[in-house]
Amino acid sequence: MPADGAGPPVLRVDGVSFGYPGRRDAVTAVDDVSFTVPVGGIGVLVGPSGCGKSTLLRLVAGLLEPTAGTIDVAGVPPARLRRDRRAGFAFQDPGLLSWRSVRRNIELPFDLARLPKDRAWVDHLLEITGLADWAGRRPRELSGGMRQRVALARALATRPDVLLLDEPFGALDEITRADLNFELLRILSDTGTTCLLVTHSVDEAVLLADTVVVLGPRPCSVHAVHDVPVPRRDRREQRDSVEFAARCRAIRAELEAAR
Ligand SMILES: Nc1ncnc2c1ncn2[C@@H]1O[C@H](COP(=O)(O)OP(=O)(O)OP(=O)(O)O)[C@@H](O)[C@H]1O
Repeated sequence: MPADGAGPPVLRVDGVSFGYPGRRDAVTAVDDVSFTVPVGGIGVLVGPSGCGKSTLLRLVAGLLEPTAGTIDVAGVPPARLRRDRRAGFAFQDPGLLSWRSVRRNIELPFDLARLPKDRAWVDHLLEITGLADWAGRRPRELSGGMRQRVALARALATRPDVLLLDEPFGALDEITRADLNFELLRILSDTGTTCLLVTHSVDEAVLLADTVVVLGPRPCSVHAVHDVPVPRRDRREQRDSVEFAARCRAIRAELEAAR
Protein backbone atom coordinates (compact mmCIF):
# COMPACT_ATOMS: atom_id res chain seq x y z
CA MET A 1 0.00 0.00 0.00
CA PRO A 2 1.42 3.44 -0.82
CA ALA A 3 2.62 5.64 2.03
CA ASP A 4 0.42 8.56 2.97
CA GLY A 5 2.79 11.50 2.84
CA ALA A 6 4.38 12.45 6.16
CA GLY A 7 4.00 10.17 9.19
CA PRO A 8 2.88 6.58 9.43
CA PRO A 9 0.02 5.57 7.11
CA VAL A 10 -3.50 5.73 8.52
CA LEU A 11 -7.14 5.01 7.79
CA ARG A 12 -8.39 8.59 7.74
CA VAL A 13 -11.98 9.80 8.09
CA ASP A 14 -11.84 13.56 7.62
CA GLY A 15 -14.82 15.88 8.14
CA VAL A 16 -17.26 13.25 6.86
CA SER A 17 -21.01 13.92 6.77
CA PHE A 18 -23.78 11.86 5.23
CA GLY A 19 -27.55 12.10 4.87
CA TYR A 20 -29.92 9.49 3.48
CA PRO A 21 -32.15 11.18 0.91
CA GLY A 22 -35.81 11.00 2.00
CA ARG A 23 -39.11 11.75 0.25
CA ARG A 24 -39.49 14.94 2.25
CA ASP A 25 -36.42 15.40 4.46
CA ALA A 26 -33.01 13.83 4.31
CA VAL A 27 -32.04 11.74 7.38
CA THR A 28 -28.67 13.10 8.44
CA ALA A 29 -26.81 10.15 9.93
CA VAL A 30 -23.21 11.38 10.13
CA ASP A 31 -22.13 14.92 10.94
CA ASP A 32 -18.55 16.11 10.42
CA VAL A 33 -16.80 12.99 11.74
CA SER A 34 -13.00 12.88 11.82
CA PHE A 35 -10.66 10.24 13.24
CA THR A 36 -7.67 8.15 12.22
CA VAL A 37 -6.63 4.55 12.84
CA PRO A 38 -3.04 3.45 12.17
CA VAL A 39 -2.70 1.09 9.20
CA GLY A 40 -2.48 -2.41 10.70
CA GLY A 41 -4.40 -1.16 13.77
CA ILE A 42 -7.91 -1.76 15.07
CA GLY A 43 -10.42 1.09 15.37
CA VAL A 44 -13.65 0.47 17.25
CA LEU A 45 -16.79 2.62 16.94
CA VAL A 46 -19.13 2.79 19.93
CA GLY A 47 -22.21 4.95 20.31
CA PRO A 48 -25.92 4.88 21.06
CA SER A 49 -28.24 2.71 19.00
CA GLY A 50 -29.20 4.37 15.72
CA CYS A 51 -26.49 7.07 15.95
CA GLY A 52 -24.96 6.23 12.57
CA LYS A 53 -22.23 3.63 13.27
CA SER A 54 -23.24 1.23 10.49
CA THR A 55 -23.60 4.15 8.11
CA LEU A 56 -20.06 5.24 8.93
CA LEU A 57 -18.80 1.71 8.30
CA ARG A 58 -20.62 1.64 4.94
CA LEU A 59 -19.00 4.94 4.02
CA VAL A 60 -15.54 3.52 4.80
CA ALA A 61 -16.49 0.40 2.81
CA GLY A 62 -17.29 2.53 -0.23
CA LEU A 63 -20.91 1.31 -0.23
CA LEU A 64 -22.07 4.92 0.38
CA GLU A 65 -20.54 8.24 -0.74
CA PRO A 66 -20.02 11.02 1.85
CA THR A 67 -22.01 14.20 1.23
CA ALA A 68 -19.02 16.07 2.66
CA GLY A 69 -15.49 15.17 3.70
CA THR A 70 -13.08 12.49 2.59
CA ILE A 71 -12.02 8.97 3.57
CA ASP A 72 -8.86 7.15 2.59
CA VAL A 73 -6.71 4.26 3.71
CA ALA A 74 -3.07 5.21 3.26
CA GLY A 75 -4.16 7.52 0.46
CA VAL A 76 -6.46 5.02 -1.28
CA PRO A 77 -10.15 6.03 -1.45
CA PRO A 78 -12.89 3.49 -0.49
CA ALA A 79 -14.25 3.15 -4.04
CA ARG A 80 -10.84 1.97 -5.24
CA LEU A 81 -10.37 -0.36 -2.25
CA ARG A 82 -13.74 -1.89 -3.03
CA ARG A 83 -13.09 -2.17 -6.76
CA ASP A 84 -9.75 -3.87 -6.10
CA ARG A 85 -11.35 -6.18 -3.48
CA ARG A 86 -9.02 -4.81 -0.82
CA ALA A 87 -11.86 -4.32 1.69
CA GLY A 88 -13.59 -7.26 3.42
CA PHE A 89 -16.90 -7.08 5.32
CA ALA A 90 -18.64 -9.17 7.94
CA PHE A 91 -21.93 -8.18 9.52
CA GLN A 92 -23.94 -9.37 12.49
CA ASP A 93 -25.88 -11.77 10.30
CA PRO A 94 -23.23 -14.09 8.81
CA GLY A 95 -25.26 -14.32 5.58
CA LEU A 96 -23.89 -17.73 4.54
CA LEU A 97 -25.21 -19.59 1.51
CA SER A 98 -26.98 -22.67 2.86
CA TRP A 99 -26.27 -24.87 -0.17
CA ARG A 100 -22.53 -24.23 -0.10
CA SER A 101 -20.07 -25.99 2.21
CA VAL A 102 -17.99 -24.01 4.72
CA ARG A 103 -15.05 -24.02 2.28
CA ARG A 104 -17.22 -22.94 -0.65
CA ASN A 105 -18.74 -20.14 1.43
CA ILE A 106 -15.25 -18.87 2.28
CA GLU A 107 -14.33 -19.11 -1.42
CA LEU A 108 -17.38 -17.09 -2.51
CA PRO A 109 -15.48 -13.75 -2.94
CA PHE A 110 -13.18 -15.44 -5.49
CA ASP A 111 -16.21 -16.67 -7.47
CA LEU A 112 -17.91 -13.25 -7.36
CA ALA A 113 -14.74 -11.53 -8.57
CA ARG A 114 -14.02 -14.31 -11.09
CA LEU A 115 -10.59 -14.68 -9.50
CA PRO A 116 -8.66 -17.93 -9.26
CA LYS A 117 -9.09 -19.49 -5.81
CA ASP A 118 -6.16 -19.22 -3.46
CA ARG A 119 -6.62 -22.68 -1.96
CA ALA A 120 -3.54 -22.54 0.27
CA TRP A 121 -4.81 -19.29 1.83
CA VAL A 122 -8.31 -20.72 2.29
CA ASP A 123 -6.71 -23.75 4.00
CA HIS A 124 -4.85 -21.34 6.27
CA LEU A 125 -8.03 -19.40 7.05
CA LEU A 126 -9.84 -22.66 7.85
CA GLU A 127 -6.96 -23.53 10.17
CA ILE A 128 -6.70 -20.22 12.02
CA THR A 129 -10.48 -19.96 12.49
CA GLY A 130 -10.59 -23.53 13.84
CA LEU A 131 -12.82 -24.71 11.00
CA ALA A 132 -10.48 -27.12 9.22
CA ASP A 133 -12.47 -30.17 10.36
CA TRP A 134 -15.72 -28.55 9.23
CA ALA A 135 -14.71 -27.50 5.72
CA GLY A 136 -17.12 -29.92 4.03
CA ARG A 137 -20.12 -29.21 6.27
CA ARG A 138 -23.13 -27.03 5.44
CA PRO A 139 -23.95 -23.90 7.53
CA ARG A 140 -26.99 -25.58 9.14
CA GLU A 141 -24.62 -28.07 10.79
CA LEU A 142 -22.67 -25.30 12.55
CA SER A 143 -23.19 -23.36 15.78
CA GLY A 144 -23.80 -19.59 15.66
CA GLY A 145 -20.19 -18.90 16.66
CA MET A 146 -18.85 -21.20 13.94
CA ARG A 147 -21.03 -19.47 11.34
CA GLN A 148 -19.62 -16.12 12.41
CA ARG A 149 -16.11 -17.54 12.09
CA VAL A 150 -16.98 -18.64 8.54
CA ALA A 151 -18.15 -15.08 7.79
CA LEU A 152 -14.89 -13.74 9.22
CA ALA A 153 -12.81 -16.16 7.12
CA ARG A 154 -14.85 -15.22 4.02
CA ALA A 155 -14.21 -11.52 4.72
CA LEU A 156 -10.47 -12.30 4.80
CA ALA A 157 -10.51 -14.53 1.69
CA THR A 158 -9.13 -12.03 -0.82
CA ARG A 159 -6.52 -10.84 1.73
CA PRO A 160 -8.12 -7.42 2.18
CA ASP A 161 -6.06 -4.50 3.44
CA VAL A 162 -9.08 -3.35 5.46
CA LEU A 163 -11.59 -5.45 7.38
CA LEU A 164 -14.94 -3.83 8.27
CA LEU A 165 -16.93 -5.63 10.95
CA ASP A 166 -20.42 -4.57 12.03
CA GLU A 167 -21.32 -6.23 15.36
CA PRO A 168 -19.83 -9.48 14.07
CA PHE A 169 -20.13 -11.25 17.43
CA GLY A 170 -23.31 -9.57 18.69
CA ALA A 171 -25.46 -12.69 18.82
CA LEU A 172 -23.03 -14.80 20.85
CA ASP A 173 -22.73 -15.75 24.50
CA GLU A 174 -20.02 -14.01 26.50
CA ILE A 175 -17.52 -16.88 26.55
CA THR A 176 -17.78 -17.68 22.82
CA ARG A 177 -17.59 -13.99 22.08
CA ALA A 178 -14.42 -13.59 24.16
CA ASP A 179 -12.86 -16.59 22.38
CA LEU A 180 -13.65 -15.06 19.00
CA ASN A 181 -12.29 -11.68 20.13
CA PHE A 182 -8.93 -13.31 20.91
CA GLU A 183 -9.03 -15.24 17.64
CA LEU A 184 -9.69 -11.98 15.80
CA LEU A 185 -6.74 -10.28 17.52
CA ARG A 186 -4.51 -13.18 16.53
CA ILE A 187 -5.74 -13.24 12.92
CA LEU A 188 -5.31 -9.48 12.50
CA SER A 189 -1.81 -9.65 13.96
CA ASP A 190 -0.96 -12.56 11.63
CA THR A 191 -2.32 -10.83 8.53
CA GLY A 192 -1.43 -7.18 9.34
CA THR A 193 -4.96 -6.18 8.30
CA THR A 194 -6.39 -2.79 9.35
CA CYS A 195 -9.76 -3.24 11.03
CA LEU A 196 -12.70 -0.95 11.78
CA LEU A 197 -15.31 -2.59 13.97
CA VAL A 198 -18.70 -1.53 15.38
CA THR A 199 -19.80 -2.91 18.74
CA HIS A 200 -22.30 -2.16 21.48
CA SER A 201 -20.01 -3.77 24.05
CA VAL A 202 -17.64 -1.37 25.80
CA ASP A 203 -15.60 -4.32 27.13
CA GLU A 204 -15.21 -5.70 23.62
CA ALA A 205 -14.16 -2.25 22.38
CA VAL A 206 -11.43 -1.87 25.01
CA LEU A 207 -10.28 -5.46 24.56
CA LEU A 208 -9.84 -5.14 20.79
CA ALA A 209 -9.13 -1.51 19.98
CA ASP A 210 -5.98 0.42 19.42
CA THR A 211 -8.33 3.40 19.03
CA VAL A 212 -11.87 3.65 20.47
CA VAL A 213 -14.03 6.31 18.81
CA VAL A 214 -16.97 7.31 21.03
CA LEU A 215 -19.83 8.73 18.96
CA GLY A 216 -22.73 10.91 20.09
CA PRO A 217 -26.40 10.45 19.14
CA ARG A 218 -27.65 10.80 15.56
CA PRO A 219 -26.43 12.51 13.54
CA CYS A 220 -23.26 11.10 15.04
CA SER A 221 -20.22 13.23 15.62
CA VAL A 222 -17.10 12.29 17.54
CA HIS A 223 -17.57 12.72 21.27
CA ALA A 224 -14.17 11.35 22.36
CA VAL A 225 -11.27 9.25 21.10
CA HIS A 226 -9.29 6.86 23.32
CA ASP A 227 -6.01 5.23 22.41
CA VAL A 228 -5.42 1.85 24.06
CA PRO A 229 -1.63 1.49 24.24
CA VAL A 230 -1.63 -2.21 25.26
CA PRO A 231 0.35 -4.70 23.12
CA ARG A 232 -1.90 -7.36 21.59
CA ARG A 233 -0.06 -10.18 23.32
CA ASP A 234 -0.98 -8.62 26.71
CA ARG A 235 -4.68 -8.11 25.95
CA ARG A 236 -5.89 -11.34 27.55
CA GLU A 237 -4.16 -10.61 30.87
CA GLN A 238 -5.08 -6.91 30.72
CA ARG A 239 -8.76 -7.79 30.66
CA ASP A 240 -8.68 -8.45 34.40
CA SER A 241 -6.61 -5.37 35.24
CA VAL A 242 -7.54 -2.19 37.07
CA GLU A 243 -6.53 -0.19 33.96
CA PHE A 244 -8.94 -2.15 31.77
CA ALA A 245 -11.80 -1.52 34.21
CA ALA A 246 -10.89 2.19 34.41
CA ARG A 247 -10.91 2.53 30.60
CA CYS A 248 -14.29 0.83 30.36
CA ARG A 249 -15.65 3.09 33.11
CA ALA A 250 -14.39 6.23 31.36
CA ILE A 251 -15.95 5.21 28.04
CA ARG A 252 -19.26 4.27 29.68
CA ALA A 253 -19.32 7.69 31.36
CA GLU A 254 -18.71 9.35 27.99
CA LEU A 255 -21.48 7.35 26.36
CA GLU A 256 -23.81 8.47 29.15
CA ALA A 257 -22.72 12.09 28.74
CA ALA A 258 -23.06 11.92 24.95
CA ARG A 259 -26.71 10.73 25.01
N1 LIG B 1 -31.07 2.92 4.04
C1 LIG B 1 -31.47 3.89 4.87
N2 LIG B 1 -32.36 4.83 4.44
C2 LIG B 1 -32.76 5.82 5.26
N3 LIG B 1 -32.32 5.98 6.53
C3 LIG B 1 -31.45 5.07 7.00
C4 LIG B 1 -30.99 3.98 6.21
N4 LIG B 1 -30.12 3.23 6.96
C5 LIG B 1 -30.06 3.83 8.15
N5 LIG B 1 -30.86 4.93 8.18
C6 LIG B 1 -31.03 5.85 9.32
O1 LIG B 1 -29.76 6.40 9.65
C7 LIG B 1 -29.62 6.49 11.07
C8 LIG B 1 -28.36 5.74 11.49
O2 LIG B 1 -28.53 4.36 11.23
P1 LIG B 1 -27.34 3.32 11.46
O3 LIG B 1 -27.84 1.98 11.07
O4 LIG B 1 -26.12 3.83 10.79
O5 LIG B 1 -27.15 3.42 13.06
P2 LIG B 1 -26.35 2.47 14.05
O6 LIG B 1 -25.63 3.37 15.00
O7 LIG B 1 -25.52 1.49 13.31
O8 LIG B 1 -27.55 1.73 14.79
P3 LIG B 1 -27.57 0.39 15.69
O9 LIG B 1 -26.58 0.63 16.80
O10 LIG B 1 -28.98 0.38 16.23
O11 LIG B 1 -27.23 -0.76 14.81
C9 LIG B 1 -30.90 5.91 11.66
O12 LIG B 1 -31.73 7.00 12.00
C10 LIG B 1 -31.52 5.11 10.54
O13 LIG B 1 -32.92 5.14 10.60
